[in-house]
Amino acid sequence: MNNKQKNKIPVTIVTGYLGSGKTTFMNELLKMQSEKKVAIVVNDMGTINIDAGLLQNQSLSRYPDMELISLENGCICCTLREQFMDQIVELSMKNIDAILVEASGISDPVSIADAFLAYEETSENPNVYLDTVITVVDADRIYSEFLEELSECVESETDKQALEEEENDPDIINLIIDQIEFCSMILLNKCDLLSKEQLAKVKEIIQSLQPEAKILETEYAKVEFEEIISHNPYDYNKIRDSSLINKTLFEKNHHGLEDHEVHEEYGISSFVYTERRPFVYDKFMKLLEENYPETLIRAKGYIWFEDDDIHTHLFEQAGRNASVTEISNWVAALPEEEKEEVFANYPDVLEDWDELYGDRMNQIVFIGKGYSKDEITELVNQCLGSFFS
Ligand SMILES: Nc1nc2c(ncn2[C@@H]2O[C@H](COP(=O)(O)OP(=O)(O)OP(=O)(O)O)[C@@H](O)[C@H]2O)c(=O)[nH]1
Repeated sequence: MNNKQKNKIPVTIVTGYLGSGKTTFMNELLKMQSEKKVAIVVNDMGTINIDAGLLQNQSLSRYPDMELISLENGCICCTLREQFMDQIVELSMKNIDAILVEASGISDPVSIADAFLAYEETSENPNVYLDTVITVVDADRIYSEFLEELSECVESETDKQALEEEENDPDIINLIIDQIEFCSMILLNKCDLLSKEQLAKVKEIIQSLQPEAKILETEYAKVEFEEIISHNPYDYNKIRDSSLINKTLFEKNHHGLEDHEVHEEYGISSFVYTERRPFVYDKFMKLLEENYPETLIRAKGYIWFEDDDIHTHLFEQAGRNASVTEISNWVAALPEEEKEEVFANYPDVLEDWDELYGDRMNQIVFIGKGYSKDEITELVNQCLGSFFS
């Protein structure tokens, strides 16, 4: 244990998409209440997560002294951020062994960790520290989203219904992946639904997305208390830099635009596609809808469309879902004065600056298994506008 952490209360943040087993996990943790004094903070989105109430009823009837705080009608990663930190500070004054925070299923773990680390930095002598960010992952879902043989998976009727309702929402899979990319521990739950071989494939995918995360395989989220407390502070920079997406982008930035090396880990490889010429919107959407290679697990990047010189678009794909969203303006499209301001504040922008196009370019990280980089590049090149080719 780091000396600075000695005698401080570890805080564990539990994330995981709806239905992954977070409530089951929290109930498991409640059973440990007799050995350890654990305070629990539950973020209830109101209409989305009704389990907080259930947890409260069960816990208070069994452990009347337990600290259980419910933060409702908002998300602790944004609207309830301040209240959340106030609660943590209040709990840190009490005689407890650990604080566990169940984030809502749609929380962004990075923002929660941000809030926490900002508090640690600005407080003189905080009595708490962020120990672990745990993501509860539905192993069965990862298998069916990213690997074939879907029919062999056993799903409960509730899960099936939830999956059908969500099928058209690409943001969900992106969120699941984000939650994996930024956590320090994975509770790989619902292992009972997969065979050993299927489980090994799921682990490969998770390890390649975030190699630093410790993976605990569970059925009905059964774990020992000591397993989930690392007694070391969550290392934000290490976790961020070790995610495959960031590692690949970092290497590209490090070696310049011309470097298109394939980065390989656990049989899963990634590369950065970089192209100065813009895409034709319809051609790119057609590729996503009709011709997207199944060998690609994940992609993320910035897109320039031929008929829009103003806006940067974010392209994200995870499993069978893909989305293209307008996110900001190209710096090159800003009025001269604002442009100068950006250059002064972010000189890095100038490193890849092109005389003709400025910062406009297509830059996508592709992650997959068993694909051919040349074929993917060729496929994506077909979306380029003919005017420029
Ligand atoms: N087969 C199987 N089912 C599980 C396991 N863990 C949880 N479940 C079931 O999965 C469903 C969802 O579990 P929850 O614990 O409610 O999931 P959650 O993440 O809290 O879901 P939300 O409350 O919607 O956020 C329930 O029907 C659980 O009984 C597991 O390891 N194996």
